[in-house]
Amino acid sequence: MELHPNWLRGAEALPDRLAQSVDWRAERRAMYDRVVDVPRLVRFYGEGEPLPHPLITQGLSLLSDHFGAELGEPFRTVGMCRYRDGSDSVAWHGDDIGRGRTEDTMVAILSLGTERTLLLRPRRRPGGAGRSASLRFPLGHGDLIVMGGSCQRSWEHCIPKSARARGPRISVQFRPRGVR
Ligand SMILES: O=C(O)CCC(=O)C(=O)O
Ligand SMILES: [Fe+2]
Repeated sequence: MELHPNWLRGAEALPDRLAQSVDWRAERRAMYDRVVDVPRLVRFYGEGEPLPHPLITQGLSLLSDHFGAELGEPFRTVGMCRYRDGSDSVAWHGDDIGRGRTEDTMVAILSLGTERTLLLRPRRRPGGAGRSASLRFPLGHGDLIVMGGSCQRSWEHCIPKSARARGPRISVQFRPRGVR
């Protein structure tokens, strides 16, 4: 895990720009016997799909240049989440749909707008010891967090609800092919 505070400098207008220009999608999912709203808006850009802002396109290529050697391949997809306020969140999970379940991989997340905290904790193995404390990473505007190696299959992460966060946050996730 690597944290790069202020990886993107300035670009104060970017979160608003993205909030307005992206065709955000509200998703719903089955939970027990009900269908509930996913508590955030999302948009996923597959490989080769035009990205919504030149800074995102630039970010994808800069990150590929910088981490490509370690990763062994470029970042190819861009996922975005919009947390409208502190009541939006993402539950504990690993990005382990696809190759991340079995292979080492890398996911880089650029945080824009209001600061929110990302929590990381080791996954519990069946019969394993009790929960260890989670690690807290407050992510402010322009901060980049990079989760590499076995992080997606041996750890899980979440963005908890926050009573303090009033403004919106957008996260931009850069991932290699086949990781979600
Ligand atoms: O918003 C974030 O920083 C995390 C998003 C996330 O974990 C995901 O989309 O897989
Ligand atoms: Fe994730």
